[in-house]
This record gives sequence, C-alpha cells and structure tokens, in this order.
Amino acid sequence: MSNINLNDFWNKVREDIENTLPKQILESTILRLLPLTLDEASKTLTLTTMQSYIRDFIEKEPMINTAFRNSVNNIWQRLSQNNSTLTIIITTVGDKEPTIVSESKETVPTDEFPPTITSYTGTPYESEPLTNQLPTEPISNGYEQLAQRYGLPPISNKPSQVVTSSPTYDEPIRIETTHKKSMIDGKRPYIPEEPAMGSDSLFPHLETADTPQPDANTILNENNKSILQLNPAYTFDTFIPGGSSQMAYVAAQNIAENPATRYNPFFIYGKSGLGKTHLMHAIGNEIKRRYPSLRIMCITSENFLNLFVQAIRFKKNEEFRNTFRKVDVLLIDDIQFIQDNRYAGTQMEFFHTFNALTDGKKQIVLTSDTLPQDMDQMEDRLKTRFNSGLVVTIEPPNSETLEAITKSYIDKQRERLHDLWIPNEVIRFFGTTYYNRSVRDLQGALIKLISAAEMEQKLDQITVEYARYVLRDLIPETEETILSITYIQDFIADYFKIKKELLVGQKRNKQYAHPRQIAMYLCRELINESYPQISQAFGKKDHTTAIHAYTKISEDMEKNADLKRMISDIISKINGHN
Ligand SMILES: Nc1ncnc2c1ncn2[C@@H]1O[C@H](COP(=O)(O)OP(=O)(O)OP(=O)(O)O)[C@@H](O)[C@H]1O
Repeated sequence: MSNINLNDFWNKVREDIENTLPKQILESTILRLLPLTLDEASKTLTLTTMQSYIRDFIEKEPMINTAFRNSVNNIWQRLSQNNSTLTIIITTVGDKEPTIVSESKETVPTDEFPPTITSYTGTPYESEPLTNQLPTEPISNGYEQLAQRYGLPPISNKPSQVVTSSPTYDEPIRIETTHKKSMIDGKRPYIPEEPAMGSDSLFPHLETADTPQPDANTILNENNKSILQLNPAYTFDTFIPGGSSQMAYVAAQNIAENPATRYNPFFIYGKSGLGKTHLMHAIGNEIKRRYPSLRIMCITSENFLNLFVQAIRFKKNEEFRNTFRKVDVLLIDDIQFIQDNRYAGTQMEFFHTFNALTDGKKQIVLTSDTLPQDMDQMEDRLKTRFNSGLVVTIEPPNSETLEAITKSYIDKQRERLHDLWIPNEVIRFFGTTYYNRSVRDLQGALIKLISAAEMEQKLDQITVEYARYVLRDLIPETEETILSITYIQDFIADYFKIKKELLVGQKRNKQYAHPRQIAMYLCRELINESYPQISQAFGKKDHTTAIHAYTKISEDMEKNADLKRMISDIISKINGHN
C-alpha cells in the first residue's frame, strides 16, 4: 500500500517548480500534465497529456526538463525519505509508445546539463477495438519490452500489476493509457468504456480488496481539485483580443458580468490553441471575483466522462448528479470529446445536467473544436441545445494580434530576464510567420527562442536571423520553399497594378519606387534574402539600395498605421490566407 498520496505529491511538485520556471512556461507545459500513478516499488511516476507537443517540449527543452526532474525528485526524496530518483514516464493519449523523461537512479542526480533524455522505441502498440471487457492478456509486447528495459512492473490488466500500491480511487483521473484503444478522430483520449448503469465489474483494474468506496462529492471536491480548478493566469487581462476573437472576448466579459442572463449556453468554437480554454477560464475567474458566493465548476469533458464512469462504478450516480446540478456556473472544456456514441450514457447524463442548469437559470460555457452541427455522433437534442445560446468562433489571430501577444509575452519574460531585448523586426517576424497558426505554436516558439538566447547569453542580441536559426525546425518548410524573389516581384507588380519591368526598372517616380521598396522589404522580411541578392534582382549594383529600402519601409511602418496595415494585408495574401 502506498504511503505517498499521488495528489499531494503532484501538488507539491507543482508548487516546487513554480519557484524555478516562469508561470507562462509552466502553464503551457508541466501544468498540462495529469498524474496517473506513482509506483513506489518501481520508483516510477507516470503522467499523461492530451497533446504530444507538450510531452515533446518537456522532453526536449533542457531548461524545462531539468527543472521538472529536479522538482519531482526533490519532492520524492523529501516524502520517501530516501535518496533515490524516480523514473518519469509521460504518455500521450493516442501515442504509439510512452516516453521516459528520466530514469530512476539510486543516487541523487548530478546537475548534468543538458540532461540525458531517453525515448523508448519499442514495438508500437496495436490499436484494438473497444470492448466492454478489458483484455486478459497484456496489450502488446511493446510495453513489456519497456518494462524489462527500465525495470518497470509488467503491464497487464490485473490490478496488482497495473497499480501496485496506491488505492485507485484517490487518483485525480484515470485515463488508462497503458491500454491503447482505437480513437475516433486520431486525437481523442482513451477513456474507459461506459459501464452499464449499476454494473460494478467492468473495471477490474480499478478494484483492490481494500479500496474504500469513495463518495462522489469527495471525488469531485477534494481529491480532484486539480482537475476542477480555474487557472488563475487565464484572465481577461492576460487575453489579447483581436480580429475574430474580439466578439468572443466581449461576449465572454458580458457573461462574466451578468451570468445566465443573455448568452446561455455560451459555446466557444475554434481550432486548437487559439484561446478557447483561456477565455472560458477568464469567465470563471471574473465571476469568482465578482460573485464569490457562486459555485463554479470547471472541468474538461473527458474528466466529466471519467468521473461519470467512476460514479457508476461505485454506484454513486445520485451524488454525481447532485454535485453537477448544484453548481451555478458550469464550464466544460472540449465538449466534442463526448460526441462518440459509445458515450451515450454520458451524453444523456450531460443532457439532463444541461437542462437542470438552464432551467434553474445557471450559466453554462462550453468550448469545442467542432461546431455543434458537425458533431456527427452527438445526440441531436444536445446539438440543438448547444446552438440555442450564443455560438462564437475564434479564428487564428491576425498579424497585429500576434504581434501584440508576442509583445505581452516578452514583457512578462522581462520581469525575470532583465537583459532580454527583442527588436521590433523580430516581433514582426513572429506576426507574419505565425499568421494562421495557433497562439500555442507562437508561445512554443517564443519559449524556445528565449530559452536558447538565455543559454547562449544572447538575450540582448536576438535578431530575425537568430530567430530563424533557432526556430528552423518549427517554421513550416513551405514558407521557405514556395516564396522566392520572383514570386514577390510578380505579386507586388500585380498588387499595385504596374508592369513588372517598371517595378524592377530604374524609374524613380513614386508610383514605382514605393512598390519597389516594399517588394525589397518583403524579400528580406519573408524569405530572408541577402541584401546583395535583393539589390541584384532589382537591377541595382549596390547592396545598400536594398538595405535602404528595408530600413525605410520598416521605419515608415512604425509611423504610418495605413502602411503597416497594407503590408500586413500583402503578407497575408502572399501567404495565401486571403
Ligand atoms: N488572444 C490571446 N491572448 C493571450 N494568450 C492567448 C490568446 N489566445 C491563446 N492564448 C494562449 O495560448 C495558449 C493556448 O490557448 P488555449 O489553451 O486557451 O487554447 P484552446 O483553444 O483551448 O486549445 P485546445 O482546443 O487545444 O485546448 C494559452 O497559453 C493561452 O493563454
């Protein structure tokens, strides 16, 4: 039987790591992990994340990796009162195999930097159809090999082998990642099949002889605090609205000011990483601030589903129901995950919860990467309800918004890194390069750039070239390959309705010289062409012509908002976004 409670352990790790890593990095990485098991016998901590890039980031970024391992091992050594270190495994829902972030050692780790990271490359898991019964044989030999190699307990669905020590009821959420099941859309997390109502034998791996029967309220209120909490960093102040998110932002503020009066339910739709969760938590945080007595529940749909499964398993349906129906504000993230018709029971439960709350004039906020009408397997009556309030769409931010987000991120980093100085051209570079991509991608790139500059002590020497170099693996190849000087010249000639010969010719009239300078600027900005090359392509012998054009347009853009808008429009069009 375990002596260390997984939740306590994880909460302490979170607290500890906050002293070493900036909040924004943590929010995008460590705080997005869910702890699954802490097996003291094999000294293994297993965590999971919904998005593989989070695991990759933790795995590959030395600064994050080291800080994470140190915090985990600090807390482990403090609580276990010995000097060994833990093997940390991060699984990603839907991945072929788990990743070992660090291996268990009997001695205190050295301060190696960068740390050694081992990835498992064994036989991939076989995906298999979901059945009501978990398999009796180990799922595949992939994990068995991993277990052998790293001295982990063998994996089978026998309870003592899956979790050897801690009672399973007090773990925050059980996403059984060792049993890789088929996924509907390739990114759905594995969630246990719903048992029939009243059934108590569908999850043998959850049973241990001395597992106490948990109270659903306890599951929801105490042991699972971490899955129900609002993220205090996601506020309206830290969200930068712009373009399509403006409407969502204003509506969200409106809801937070007057919950359950106008837009109910409030459905936030958008692709991954565009700020849906942020806005939803901002609503929760603002309601909490304005109306401290209101009960707010914030949960992801897969956690809702898992808790529902647990409640059925432990015959606590009534408590589950009451807990959800007693809230004043229900915030559910990624509602699309329950659209599978295997989760018909959860959909029905949610339907009744939904009705009870809206009838009682309680606020519901949902986020989703799929529009209600496109949720093919969602019950029609739920789709209708989702559409009955306000549905807002968040599109990828425009270049200006991306620049503003970049600036705000840099300002935040400056609180910690006083030497950090990033010139405007680099900020613009982010605005254009990350156009039509997610804010999460942008954040990832900024974290990578700043970490690299910090390690190389170049915090005050960041240039576009340096950013391109550090981020070469993250910038889509197409941007580098498709664009060329010729393409930009053709495009600009067409945009300004002038002949290409005049654009690349020697005439100095403003109607040609201005587009020419813009074209030169873009050759530098978009494809990072060398100045001599650009000058030559425009028939100039002296490379200072291109330097002059680039500097002039950059400076003019600072002073002239119309010019800035026009160039942003041209870039969008060149990139094929308009
Ligand atoms: N407009 C914005 N201003 C500031 N930060 C933003 C903005 N949009 C997104 N972010 C940040 O980007 C990150 C990703 O946002 P978030 O998690 O809310 O995305 P999401 O749309 O919920 O993605 P997913 O569907 O994958 O969960 C967060 O750190 C969030 O704070």
